[in-house]
Amino acid sequence: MTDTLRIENLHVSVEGKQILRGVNLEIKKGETHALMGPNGSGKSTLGLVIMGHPKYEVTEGAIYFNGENITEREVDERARMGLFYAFQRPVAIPGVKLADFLRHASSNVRNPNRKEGEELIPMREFRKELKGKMEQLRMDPDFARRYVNDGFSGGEMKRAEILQLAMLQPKIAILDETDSGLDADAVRLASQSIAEIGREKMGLLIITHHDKLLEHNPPQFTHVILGGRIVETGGAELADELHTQGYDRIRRMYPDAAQQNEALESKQPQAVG
Ligand SMILES: Nc1ncnc2c1ncn2[C@@H]1O[C@H](COP(=O)(O)OP(=O)(O)OP(=O)(O)O)[C@@H](O)[C@H]1O
Repeated sequence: MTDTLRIENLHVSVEGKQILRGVNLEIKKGETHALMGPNGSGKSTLGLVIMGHPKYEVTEGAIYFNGENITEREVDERARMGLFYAFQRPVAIPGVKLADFLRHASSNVRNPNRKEGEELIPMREFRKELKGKMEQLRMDPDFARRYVNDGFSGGEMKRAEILQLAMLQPKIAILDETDSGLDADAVRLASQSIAEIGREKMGLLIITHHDKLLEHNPPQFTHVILGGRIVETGGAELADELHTQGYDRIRRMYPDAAQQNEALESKQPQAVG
């Protein structure tokens, strides 16, 4: 079966405020989807709710992975099933080396029933694999000896995220890049690395305002979200249009959604991470 994430009529609230209003989306292995939309339209919310962030309440609709309803599943279970979410601003884990973190996470993904304290991937095997991936991504081996995201620059956080992607080989990956504050070179490098990892091996949902992130990963599908609804879906040309011309046409064509977007934005945007 082709790995498939399917989102049906998803309505989501946070702190009693409705954010998503009936999102439908299907992502299959090998497909690259771009999710674009103005500030406060619900992009990060969609990513976080797919991953199971407890703060977001699904009030209607469901999320299916390979036919199974995962709407009520815990974050950890979703990760073990092969879902991956790269945060805009990932948390630091001082004291935990990136390599150790990756060995644990990879062991859980490869053996989804693994309990804490149970056997990890053998060290030799893991080291060999890590070395290979780091060479492929032209990363300094010392990087994996640093503590996870501790004192990392924006670019280094992105590199750590890409390494996770390469090592964990998720089935569906959501990359939330919205305002990560990277310079153009770092974004281009990230784009190239994603392509090198082999995006054909996974389903990708890229949330971005940067055209550079799509440079090496042109989307087969571009979705525009406004006021918590996907109002338009097109191909790579739609992403190009939005990058060059912005959202004026979209706002004019979908005035109700535009109004809902404005109403949300005026209520102090504050996505959780
Ligand atoms: N944890 C939260 N608490 C309160 N409101 C929230 C929370 N998360 C999101 N929101 C609201 O939901 C709306 C959508 O936020 P979201 O972060 O999903 O938008 P976005 O499209 O990712 O925006 P941006 O492009 O600015 O990152 C925001 O306007 C905000 O008011």
